[in-house]
Amino acid sequence: MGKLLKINNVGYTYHSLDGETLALKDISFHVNDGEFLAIVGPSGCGKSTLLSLIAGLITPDTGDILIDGKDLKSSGKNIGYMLQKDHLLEWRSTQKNLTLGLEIQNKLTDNSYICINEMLSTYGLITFRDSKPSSLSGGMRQRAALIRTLLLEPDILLLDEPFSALDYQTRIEVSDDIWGIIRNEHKTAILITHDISEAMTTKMLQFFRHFSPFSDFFIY
Ligand SMILES: Nc1ncnc2c1ncn2[C@@H]1O[C@H](COP(=O)(O)OP(=O)(O)OP(=O)(O)O)[C@@H](O)[C@H]1O
Repeated sequence: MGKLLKINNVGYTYHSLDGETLALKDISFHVNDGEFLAIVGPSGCGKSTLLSLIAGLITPDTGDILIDGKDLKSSGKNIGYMLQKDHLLEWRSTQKNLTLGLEIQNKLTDNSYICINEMLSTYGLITFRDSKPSSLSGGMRQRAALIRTLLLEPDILLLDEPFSALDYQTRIEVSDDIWGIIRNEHKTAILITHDISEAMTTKMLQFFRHFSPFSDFFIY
């Protein structure tokens, strides 16, 4: 497994009218191709900031982020971002929610529909293809949101506490599902959570990586 993502001595500070907030300082780690990394830390330790940096939504003040040895923007790699809320649109069917990202990127083709139908079948949503999101269970909604993200063929998948809105029992079931889907689709993924049990129940922990000297978060 090669090193797909390298974070080298990254730091980031927010500037606002109230002053400066140091969110990340001197963070370094790497993620291998096909690896699943879980980052666990308390609220406010900088997890979301880290994902925003990897997604290219903000740029680091110090250090650099390399994908396949290249700068994030010139790497040509796709980053998928799955947020805490599924953000499924109630006025669109499940299928039409899945096509949304492709539509926005002008990539929706006849082939996309074949692919969508296959994924809906594989992941137990085919009978809900024309249903509105409100008729899906919490777990189904998360699966639909993940499929929507995967259809954009991300090279790296970022998951921001994807199970936090679910009750404990559903979370265990859904995390197993999501883990299965990511493995099945051979994705490299980074999950952030404040809840170590979320990382543990997903069975996503492959091995302990290191404790960040910066502050509060553990990287597994
Ligand atoms: N837009 C912003 N402007 C100013 N400070 C911010 C901004 N966003 C985050 N921060 C601060 O940066 C620090 C890191 O925040 P961040 O959201 O990355 O942490 P987090 O670990 O993801 O927390 P949570 O789990 O609560 O989302 C916190 O002190 C937070 O208050």
